[in-house]
Amino acid sequence: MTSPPAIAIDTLEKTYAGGKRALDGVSIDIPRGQIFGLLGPNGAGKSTLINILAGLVNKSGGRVNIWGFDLDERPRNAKVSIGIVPQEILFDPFFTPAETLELQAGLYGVPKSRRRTMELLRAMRLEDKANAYSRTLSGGMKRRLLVAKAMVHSPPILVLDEPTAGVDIELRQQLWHYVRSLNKEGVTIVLTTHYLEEAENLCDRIAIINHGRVIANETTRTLVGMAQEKVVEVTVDRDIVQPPDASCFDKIEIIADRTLAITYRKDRVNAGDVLAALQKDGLGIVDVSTREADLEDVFLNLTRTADAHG
Ligand SMILES: Nc1ncnc2c1ncn2[C@@H]1O[C@H](COP(=O)(O)OP(=O)(O)OP(=O)(O)O)[C@@H](O)[C@H]1O
Repeated sequence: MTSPPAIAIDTLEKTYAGGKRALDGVSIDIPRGQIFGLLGPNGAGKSTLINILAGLVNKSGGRVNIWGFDLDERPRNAKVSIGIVPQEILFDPFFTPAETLELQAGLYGVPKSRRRTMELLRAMRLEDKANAYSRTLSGGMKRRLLVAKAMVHSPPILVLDEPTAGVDIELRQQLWHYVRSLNKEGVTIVLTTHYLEEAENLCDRIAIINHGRVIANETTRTLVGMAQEKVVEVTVDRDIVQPPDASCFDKIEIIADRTLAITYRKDRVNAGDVLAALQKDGLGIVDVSTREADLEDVFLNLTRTADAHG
């Protein structure tokens, strides 16, 4: 028997007071033990979804079950099963990181003997700042403290809303590393991100939300494999004035005097066909490189298609 999902979201709806329909029947099962990515353009409804999980926004319809607890029937159990790292950085500036974590543990009723303040600060490389005022921390340190704060009650699920927005590359790498290590320890991770590269790197599975609806929910590998376009860059033995034309090309661009970028659909032709077409045109081939389509191509395709269909 497969284990029940970490989070089961069933026909979730949210209409805000002003009439904005932010979620329009979202159903997603988030499997246990995975790193699950929620992607979508600005305003797609990702934060609304996360805020409902966090108990900060009331849903208008549908059901949510977190770690086996129905959000309506067992809200407290549902709440302690999840740790949320919010998008906004908000702390009381007069508390130190250690105090912040102790206070949060107190709010969750974690007994003193089971508190992990120093362990979490160490994991987030904040041990030297344990007793500094929060207001003296850098942006990156504050973000790490938010992650530690979300983990004080050792929830089985950690949700990160845009964890690396506006964060430098080094900190991004550190956060990724920590997220991966938590996941290895068995914590189910849900994250929203604008960075497709981040989702592609980290996530086992990705759901794409657009205008409050799920338009894809696949393993990352399947999703990336859905990209049918491929690009081959070819350097030829003479300057190109007029790009050659062939039925197997979707698009051809001159990107340097002697280099062409040719887009083709890998379900219809292969790189060999493309090269043969160039040679037929009398061009000698000096160098070739191909680029796999990535998640960005798929994402743009799916959101465009969904937009075109209303
Ligand atoms: N409190 C609110 N009252 C009214 N409308 C809201 C409220 N919060 C969000 N919305 C609207 O609901 C829609 C979904 O917003 P949401 O913040 O969930 O999207 P998002 O996918 O998280 O976007 P972003 O990536 O920009 O944070 C948007 O049109 C937004 O303007």
